[in-house]
Amino acid sequence: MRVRTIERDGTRVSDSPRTPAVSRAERGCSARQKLLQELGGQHIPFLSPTDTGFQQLWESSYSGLALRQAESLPSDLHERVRSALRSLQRRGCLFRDLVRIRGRDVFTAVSRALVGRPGDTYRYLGTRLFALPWHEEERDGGAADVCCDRELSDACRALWELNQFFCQDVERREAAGGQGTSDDPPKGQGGSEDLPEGQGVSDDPLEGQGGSDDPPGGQGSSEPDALGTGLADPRFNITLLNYMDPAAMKDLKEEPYYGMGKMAVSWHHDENLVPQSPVAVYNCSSPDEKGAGSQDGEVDGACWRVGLKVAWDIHTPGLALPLQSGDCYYMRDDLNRTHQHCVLAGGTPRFSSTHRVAECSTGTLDYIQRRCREALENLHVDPDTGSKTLRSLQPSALQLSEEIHNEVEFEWLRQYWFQGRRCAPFCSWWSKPMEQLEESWDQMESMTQLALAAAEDEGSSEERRREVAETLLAALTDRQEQRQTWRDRCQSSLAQTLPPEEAPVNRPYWGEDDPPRPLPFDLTDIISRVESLLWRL
Ligand SMILES: O=C(O)CCC(=O)C(=O)O
Ligand SMILES: [Fe+2]
Repeated sequence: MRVRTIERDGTRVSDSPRTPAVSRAERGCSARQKLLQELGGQHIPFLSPTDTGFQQLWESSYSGLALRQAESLPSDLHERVRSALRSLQRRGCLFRDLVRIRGRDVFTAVSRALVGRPGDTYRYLGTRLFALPWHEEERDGGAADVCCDRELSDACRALWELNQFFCQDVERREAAGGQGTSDDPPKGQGGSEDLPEGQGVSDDPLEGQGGSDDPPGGQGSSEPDALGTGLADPRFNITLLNYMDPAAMKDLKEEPYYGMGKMAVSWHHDENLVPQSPVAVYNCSSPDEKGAGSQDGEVDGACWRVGLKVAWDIHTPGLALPLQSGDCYYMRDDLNRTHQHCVLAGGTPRFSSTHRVAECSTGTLDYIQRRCREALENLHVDPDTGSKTLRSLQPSALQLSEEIHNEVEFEWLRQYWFQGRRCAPFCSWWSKPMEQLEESWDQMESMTQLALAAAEDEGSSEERRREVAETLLAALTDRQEQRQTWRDRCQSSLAQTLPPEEAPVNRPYWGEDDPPRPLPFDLTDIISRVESLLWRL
């Protein structure tokens, strides 16, 4: 498997709707230009709650958006979540990610941490984040197998409780009404809520996630606060935390299409979610506040807002929804697919906890461990001599193990080490599994070497040698390219700006002076050997 460069929806426009509208058109780009041309440098209207028609717009064009006001969440939950966010921030658990957007490396404007079901990962903008595990069980005294200290395990547990709250809320709404479609009335949640609709132009993730996915499974109405009773199937498996202090960020981009103001997160669709699954967001702009959330936070500056627009549409007005500290909002139904959202910076530092149903079919530790076992089934190690042989030279068997080899190397090991040792100071959960994956990968290096020997074995039939060589050539070419890409990412000028603990590590890496390994790191010569073999056979 190769690294997917999924900046799907590569619909990034430019920062200013004016100039780019023309120049992009000249370059003959996509449908987006047409929209921008139509726009001709004008801003598209957008509505805020004080504008006439706001509610109608919400209901007609943004009905997948639902707001749950701070007062409708239990105040002790607010308190625990705020305290968790403060702890994670104080302990340095949030980082700006060095992501990849359209082939360019960029730091996210917000600092992030992923917390979730143990072993889950979340991939966005070419980056796989590895979850700090949330702890469902209350920690007893001196539990031994812990990966982090008490303060952090309590923090992660508070986020799990918030997650449970959201799971149950979504479940309750679904039961109450909607079958996941968007026709629920905008009411919806218990406390207070409102919803919107609107839309915008097309656009882009300048820094947000670029993919397109979908949102919520719909929910219907619901009652206010209660946590509901039924045990909700924990649909949200991860939360991506965001933090930004606007005072520390000089060059936030202006929202280009509507003139909504400075953006902390540019227009994007959330990537890599289960289709139609909901997203639930907890907004916290005053983590130091006591009591249930409220107006404060906003006194010394503008309010934080979430902006929404309809994808590929310049006729429907956009929507800007102000958020008080403690307010939550949901993106349900198809909203994430049909619309884009952005985050408009307010005047105070702000956290958000964004709960998602990540598409994890190839993104859990269990999954990749299973894949490694599958690949290694084709390796036989003589128990007496330790000598290694391949059980089968069938192209399908070789192809499988070579693919898994690439998958574990590029989707797991290099992704992990690219993020440096940044989480090591406070969480050891991934250390051992990563060592084990590296051991499996190491065995796969031997398997590739054995396959190469089979291709070059003059005692074998030409047909067999050709098949083996062809299979190898494809996998090795891919491997060589991806190693190059990762090496470049590790050496980029932005990567050099990181402190040593956070700096990308190009691992696995070995050079000529290191102890001998089955194959060299640089596969150029091996690839030439296989190519010339194919010429001859
Ligand atoms: O912070 C928010 O309200 C939303 C952030 C967001 O869109 C994201 O992290 O994908
Ligand atoms: Fe988002």
